[in-house]
Amino acid sequence: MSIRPSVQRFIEYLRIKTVQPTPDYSTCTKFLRRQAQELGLDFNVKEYVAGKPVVILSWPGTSPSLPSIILNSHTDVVPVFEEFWDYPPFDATRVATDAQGTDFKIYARGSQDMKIVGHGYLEAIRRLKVEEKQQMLRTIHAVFVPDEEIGGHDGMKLFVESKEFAALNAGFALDEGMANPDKPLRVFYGERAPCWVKFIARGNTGHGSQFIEGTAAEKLVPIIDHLMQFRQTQLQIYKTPHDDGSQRTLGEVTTANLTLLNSGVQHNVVPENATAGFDIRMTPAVDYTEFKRDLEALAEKHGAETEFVQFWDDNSTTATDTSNPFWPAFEQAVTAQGFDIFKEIFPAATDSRYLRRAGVPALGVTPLCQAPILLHDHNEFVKESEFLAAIDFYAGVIAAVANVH
Ligand SMILES: CSCC[C@H](NC(C)=O)C(=O)O
Ligand SMILES: [Zn+2]
Ligand SMILES: [Zn+2]
Repeated sequence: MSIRPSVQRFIEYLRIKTVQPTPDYSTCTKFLRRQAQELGLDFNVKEYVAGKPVVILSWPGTSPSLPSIILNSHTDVVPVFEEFWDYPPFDATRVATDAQGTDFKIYARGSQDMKIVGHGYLEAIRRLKVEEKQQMLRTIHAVFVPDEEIGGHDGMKLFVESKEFAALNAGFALDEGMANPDKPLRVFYGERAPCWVKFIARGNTGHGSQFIEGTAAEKLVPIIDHLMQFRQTQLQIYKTPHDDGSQRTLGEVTTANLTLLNSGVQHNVVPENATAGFDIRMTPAVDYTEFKRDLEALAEKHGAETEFVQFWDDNSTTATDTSNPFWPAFEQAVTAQGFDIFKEIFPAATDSRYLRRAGVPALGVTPLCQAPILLHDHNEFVKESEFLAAIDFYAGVIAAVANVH
């Protein structure tokens, strides 16, 4: 059987090697330009950092003065360990799931994270605009940003700060979420804030056979110990079910992991310095300013210094009740398609944080239910049926939120 044109286009998008650290953004922009031409969308490209394009495909609404809808996706994907893949990660190989070819798995880096979302938006617009000739009340901007996978500093961050972004008059945004091995659709209304902190200790040196006092390592150990104990208390909270018996999610607690340790030159030389780096993710209920002050005080107490490599200090979340006029429309469209919603705080960081900090309500959704979580993993794939269902999903959701009065 021949491949549907929508799947063919998705495969073409998946084959573009927008892989970090040297993403082919130029081929990607050309692909998106062609999509815009086919769909009759306005097309704009802006590079806030040379070679890192923010691409915007716009569909004007009938009431263009109303705040617009942003359909956000990042175009870059994370690197691969190709030797662990069953199929080349940028071939988008289509493999039948049974002898009859009832369904197919499409293997590609970025299939889940997040090209199914970005391309799902485009196919949904194609259906609504080109095939069904519908008109939306609000203007829709499908925004394709670079570099999310390395923090979005040269992409979404600069875009949100730009005059072009202000001109979009954004009222509501959709962005990425995560697959769910269980049935409900995970809807992320906030995310944990990254705190990447280094503790740097300096001390006395000397021969490794002596009792040297005030060493760098001695200063670092109680700091590590303190954070390990903190980690343990958070783990206990995480393991304790809610009163109604439901499990807690990672987004509800703060995690702390010792991810970097550096010190030493030779076995018999007491090192002059030692560094411990932690990846801490703060749940929005935490007072971030106080948390940072506590880390600084901890370092000072033990004679060390801190360096914050990343520190996100905004804990805005998106309202998921009637105070957010887009929520009931979103909820209704999603439940009409048979999904149960599971509201969550995203455990890691996405570009939605820049939108929420700028005051734009954003929901993170990847419409993959009863599907394995494969983002950043070997053999990342989506099923063809999941991609086709994603088009239905976005057609319903886009029409609902873009027609909110
Ligand atoms: C602080 S920028 C890092 C961004 C990255 N995002 C994801 C989704 O893995 C993370 O949370 O580690
Ligand atoms: Zn992603
Ligand atoms: Zn990712």
